[in-house]
Amino acid sequence: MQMTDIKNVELKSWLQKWVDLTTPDAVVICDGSQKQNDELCNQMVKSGTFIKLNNPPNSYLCRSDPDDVARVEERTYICSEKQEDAGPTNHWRAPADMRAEFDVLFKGCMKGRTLYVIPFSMGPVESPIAKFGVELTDSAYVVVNMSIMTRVSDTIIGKIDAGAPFVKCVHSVGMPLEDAKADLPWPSAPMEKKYITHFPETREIISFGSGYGGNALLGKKCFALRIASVQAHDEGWMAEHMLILKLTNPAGKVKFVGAAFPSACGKTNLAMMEPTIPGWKVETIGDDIAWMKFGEDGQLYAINPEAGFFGVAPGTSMHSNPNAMRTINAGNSIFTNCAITLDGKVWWEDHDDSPSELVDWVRRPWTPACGRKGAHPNARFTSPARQCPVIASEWEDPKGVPISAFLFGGRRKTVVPLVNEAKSWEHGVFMGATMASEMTAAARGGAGQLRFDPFAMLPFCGYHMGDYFKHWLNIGNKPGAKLPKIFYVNWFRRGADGHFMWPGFGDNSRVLEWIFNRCDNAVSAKETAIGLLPDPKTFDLKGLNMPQADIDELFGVDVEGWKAVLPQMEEHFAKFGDRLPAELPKQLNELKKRLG
Ligand SMILES: Nc1nc2c(ncn2[C@@H]2O[C@H](COP(=O)(O)OP(=O)(O)OP(=O)(O)O)[C@@H](O)[C@H]2O)c(=O)[nH]1
Ligand SMILES: O=C([O-])CC(=O)C(=O)O
Ligand SMILES: [Mn+2]
Repeated sequence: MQMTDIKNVELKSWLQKWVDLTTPDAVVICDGSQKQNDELCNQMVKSGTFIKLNNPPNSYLCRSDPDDVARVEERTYICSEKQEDAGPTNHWRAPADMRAEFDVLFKGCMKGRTLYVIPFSMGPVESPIAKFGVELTDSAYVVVNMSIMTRVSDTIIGKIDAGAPFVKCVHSVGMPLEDAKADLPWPSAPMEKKYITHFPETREIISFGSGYGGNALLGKKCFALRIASVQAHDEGWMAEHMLILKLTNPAGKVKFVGAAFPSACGKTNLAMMEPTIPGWKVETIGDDIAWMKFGEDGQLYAINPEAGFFGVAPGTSMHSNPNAMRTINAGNSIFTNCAITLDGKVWWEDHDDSPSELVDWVRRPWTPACGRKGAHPNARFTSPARQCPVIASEWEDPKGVPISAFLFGGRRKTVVPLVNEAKSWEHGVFMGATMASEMTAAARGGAGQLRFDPFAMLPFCGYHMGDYFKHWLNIGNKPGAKLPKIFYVNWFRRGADGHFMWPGFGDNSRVLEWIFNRCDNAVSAKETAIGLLPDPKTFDLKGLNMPQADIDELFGVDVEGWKAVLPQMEEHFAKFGDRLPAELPKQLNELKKRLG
């Protein structure tokens, strides 16, 4: 397909405008074919961007610039017309100013490069919940990753020609290739020129200077969360940073669960886990993002808008996440910022293999004794979801799957118990709005610090977070709604000596069992000041041999600990000013009273 084959006037003129500004040497329309992808991979092997691996098959390693390894929240902007619509949790730039700056930054920025046009669908193309986008990029790395993460096809252009709306996404690595100058393996722009910007009113994304994951694969965080959260608010549905899993009990009864945990807090692991308790089965619908709409029966139906996994590599092993390893090992994967063994296999911390020598992610020789990490802590694998051995048969069902429970969670060393059921939808929204987590390597800076991350959406909500809380409350007020039950979980509680109190991973199935049974009112819960907690006597701890002191902490209410966070919650709420829905301070007051 050629530019001249595009009929839709809006698409055509938008594309022409960016071609004129960025002056690429060539324009290529991506068709999503294996042939085109293989050609791009071969080209990147030749240019030194990719290394073809010996194993897994048809897979590549890419090492980024050491300064371009994660999302950059401090360079991420919501460019709404009014600053107050971006809210206190987003960086804001006036759209006209931002566009004027882009006119300068993008001028000639694709010189010497190819502009790829990527037509893609978020969600199964025929799903009423799916949406289309077109990403323009000068990065072949972005093209091949988008081809795994989304459904890329030139047939989408036909649908846009026929009138389907689309989100406009523009990306450049921000480094023109001057005549005769050799390209870098990972071109990118310096930090002060990187911009990841969203124009909610016009449903546009413009990203400059970074090639990494959530900064550059614009279908993911930028579209499927920041822009989609605005669309969802306006249209009465939900776009959430949630995995979706299918849970089957030993009697063969099925429930679907959505779970929101911040980046690098266990979504991929939970979505693919192998239960340690007999007879239970977990299958995957999605591992990062859920789009949900009410069905006629009043239930929320969820689709996974993505088609692949962009998973955290370090920590992934046959022990922790065997199904992720099997997905990867089936091949057709791209690895970013992992180490490579001398015989051409990828490696990262806690990998099943223990090589005595390798080349680390910054291309230096590495040995286990050298004291450095072999892979970057935010090293990632990109793999097709269809290769996951536990992908659920419903994962591409256009109507989505009905959700019975929402889980919220994060990394909390102290205070927060293993699982806590909300007393009501409103209490559950309060739990989501006061979620906090210790920061990870998935975003630059601040790792380990505790921060409030409401609904795991702090970096991803495309509008005023106070209005987003209201949207959650409104969902609960929809007439005839059959709402999911809400639970707050914490796999990361630690003892004084730093050990994890809860074994986690496959043993999280024990928590899923309790949740499943709570949805059916088949097990009781203790009413406490903070919510409904399991009784460790009726909770399945068989075979764990946990110290009683850990059980007491995981299943108890740390009254003093909770009291100590109340002022922080108050301060957190104060940020939202008059856009904070009254239900939330009311819930906080009730919690305060119950704690005494
Ligand atoms: N202790 C403990 N660690 C866990 C558990 N589940 C996941 N982790 C670790 O948490 C890290 C991130 O897990 P992921 O499942 O990749 O996180 P994610 O939420 O999918 O991350 P994003 O892709 O950034 O959104 C890995 O190092 C895991 O080993 C658990 O139950 N217990
Ligand atoms: O967006 C990314 O780069 C990776 C990711 O899933 C997250 O950080 O939540
Ligand atoms: Mn994520």
